[in-house]
Amino acid sequence: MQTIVELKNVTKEFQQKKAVNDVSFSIKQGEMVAILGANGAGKTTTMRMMLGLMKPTRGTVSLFQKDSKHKEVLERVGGMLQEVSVMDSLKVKELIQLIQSYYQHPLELSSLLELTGLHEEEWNKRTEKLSGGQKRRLNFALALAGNPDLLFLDEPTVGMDVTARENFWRKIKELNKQGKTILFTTHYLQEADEVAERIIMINKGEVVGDGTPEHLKGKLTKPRVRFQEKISYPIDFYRTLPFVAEVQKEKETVTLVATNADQLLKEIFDRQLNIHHIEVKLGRLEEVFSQLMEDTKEVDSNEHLLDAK
Ligand SMILES: Nc1ncnc2c1ncn2[C@@H]1O[C@H](COP(=O)(O)OP(=O)(O)OP(=O)(O)O)[C@@H](O)[C@H]1O
Repeated sequence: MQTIVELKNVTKEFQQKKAVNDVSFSIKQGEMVAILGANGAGKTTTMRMMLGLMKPTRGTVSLFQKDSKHKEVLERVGGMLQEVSVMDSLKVKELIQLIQSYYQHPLELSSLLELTGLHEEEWNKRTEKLSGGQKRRLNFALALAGNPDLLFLDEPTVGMDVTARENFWRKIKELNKQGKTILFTTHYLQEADEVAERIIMINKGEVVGDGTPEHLKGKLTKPRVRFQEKISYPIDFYRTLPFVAEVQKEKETVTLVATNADQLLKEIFDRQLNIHHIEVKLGRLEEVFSQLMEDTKEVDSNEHLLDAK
């Protein structure tokens, strides 16, 4: 598959502050990628640079092997940013038609209605009269108006209720299935885990993890072996088993946090423990995230030590 987004050693400095620090990654056509990070991690700045709205201090960004502002690129890209600002004094329909007119192959109005959940009665409203939620839907419609191949969404579900969020992701997944490449920022771990096929984790302007949710969990967390006891064994017995890092026991359900799940299972079978319903699970994404944040904190404090000398 073709690489359509490429960042090479991108840094953005604001006065003394490095908002983005030497970030490199590439994204292939058809990928669904989450950029995950806490508040202030540098997600929006990275996205604005990708969209050509901000110039990197150093490094390069290319979309479809060209500059983000190239006419052919603009035809193929749609963006929905965090701040909801739409042109006043126009009706919703007029504004959408205006944006559609900039593109050679715009998406039909009926498809836009369907995809964004904008209701027909909202078409004739003036944009300044829309509610926050309606403005967001309009912004989504504007991002899709040109029928883009590549869609950037900056924290798209902030402020949405559970149902709106589910509907939104259902539509985005549909678009992704059609072959569109989707890149979104979020600070919701669960959202990244459930929706994205790949997660790029950012902390303090740096990429600290990149891979599928399973890969990140598999590489950076300890697996859990869970089972039901047929007869009760003391908790200390489990603690003495090799490859066990931690034991949790609640009634007959036992969870062993393993340093090596395969070896631990072998051990359990060799000893013929009287248990059933054995499951092996990966650790949780929260663990990966906090571990990666901890790692970066350590680097930080070392830097402070160096500074103090
Ligand atoms: N125009 C600017 N001038 C100065 N500092 C800025 C500017 N834009 C962003 N920053 C700083 O750069 C850092 C990264 O900001 P950015 O908005 O990219 O983070 P974010 O991960 O998108 O956060 P959030 O989830 O809160 O939107 C922050 O410390 C922010 O204060």
